[in-house]
Amino acid sequence: MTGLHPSGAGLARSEHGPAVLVAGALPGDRVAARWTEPAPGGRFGLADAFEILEESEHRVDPEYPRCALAGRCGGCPLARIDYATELELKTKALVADTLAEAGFEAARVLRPALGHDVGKRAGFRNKAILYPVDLTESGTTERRFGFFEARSHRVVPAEDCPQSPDWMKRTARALARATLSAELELYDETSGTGALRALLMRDGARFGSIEPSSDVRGLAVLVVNDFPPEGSAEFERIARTLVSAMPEGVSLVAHRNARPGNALLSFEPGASTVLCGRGAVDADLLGLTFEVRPETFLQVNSLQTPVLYDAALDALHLSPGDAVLDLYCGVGTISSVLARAVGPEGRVTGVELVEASVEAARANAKRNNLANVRFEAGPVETVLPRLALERAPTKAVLDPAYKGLADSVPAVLAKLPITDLVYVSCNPKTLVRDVKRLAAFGFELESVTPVDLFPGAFHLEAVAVLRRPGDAGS
Ligand SMILES: C[S@@+](CC[C@H](N)C(=O)[O-])C[C@H]1O[C@@H](n2cnc3c(N)ncnc32)[C@H](O)[C@@H]1O
Repeated sequence: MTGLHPSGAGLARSEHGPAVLVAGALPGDRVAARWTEPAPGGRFGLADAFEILEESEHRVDPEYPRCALAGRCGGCPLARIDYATELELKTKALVADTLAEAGFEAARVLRPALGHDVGKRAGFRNKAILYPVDLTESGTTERRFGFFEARSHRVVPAEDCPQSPDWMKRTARALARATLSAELELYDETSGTGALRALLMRDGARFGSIEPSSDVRGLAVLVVNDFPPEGSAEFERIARTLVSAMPEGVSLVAHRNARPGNALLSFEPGASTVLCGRGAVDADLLGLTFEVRPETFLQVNSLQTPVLYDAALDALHLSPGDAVLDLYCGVGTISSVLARAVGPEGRVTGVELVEASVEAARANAKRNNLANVRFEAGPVETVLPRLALERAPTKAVLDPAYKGLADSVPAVLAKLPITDLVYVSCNPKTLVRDVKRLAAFGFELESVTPVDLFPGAFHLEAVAVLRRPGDAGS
């Protein structure tokens, strides 16, 4: 095997014939495989059976797998490979090659990847999305929650995912039983009938630590296709059954999403009904507290998020009194850390699309006693050109979603007197595309640092630092 495909399958390339994907094989394995030619228009041949002739030196000891579910659920396709190799492969394939293809000098700008400390990954996730499945044997049905198998919608029971905190494991098992006895039928994505679609859980994380705590702060969200109206006898019956199953400290919300497709939440006002608790949890991050609601964004890796934010903020060389933009600001985490760093004389402006996140960001700033930060709701591409800024920003953080910046954003940024720009991205492809667009306006790429927020998966976060001479904005 010469490489790894993003799905986690081993990739065999040869000079003669097509590349072949061998699910379960790793780079460095020598295998004998039975495979079929690529489908018409396809790039890869597919192996349906293989035998390992010589094991890769990068295989982890099968007695001590990085995850007991490795190879079954599709969550961590790289869990059978040692972590140093995983980091190296991801950095090359996702960041170095992408930079080089776009004409950047990867060897000059690429910094070493910031990964997890080896052996300190279990329990790092503060968010999990699980799907229900009914397993029926001899007429008895057992409901379970789990993840999709790679490249399918078949659910593999996985309540005990070692990446999640302990309360999530207990909650998933309890809700599997309770939803079955409350007679919530499983949603059928083909016919659009049935009720129960998914279980989303968010931990009120203490970022930077994954030590188990007796003070559970959990939020469980049952995503349902339909749910009886509040106040009806049916609502009361179901709510009673579900709430009585909840572990101590876990709030429960029913979230209606009747739209077909893979989008988990509906984002419609009134979609969420709190069945018990606050319907939100608090997360502690770098000495500040943030409220997390079902639909608000927060980085999912409790250990690595402070590493990511430190890398981004250090590069800005902040001084008291600076005026800073935080675009795509979510619930205002980066904005708040910036506001603390620039002091009462400084000014921070956050812009975010999701109204609920902006409300949370304002409440979070108030709670953290930060009076020098304000938030604007709406798409960056329309809000930024008409922002009435009290003081022109000279520094900016961009942290867009997977699709990156809208076409018009680099030109608008260029009109501001910004000299230091940090672009945080979960998609190196759109990052590199946008860095190229920004370069056309005089922003020069200084460095790119990969940060691993997704151990076990073929993803990397990256922090790009761009600089521009002080007199370039107009
Ligand atoms: C990767 S998250 C970053 C959030 C935040 N910086 C953090 O670290 O928690 C991207 C955010 O961009 C928001 N978003 C997506 N498209 C947007 C747009 N066109 N304009 C403004 N915000 C947008 C999403 O709602 C999400 O909160």
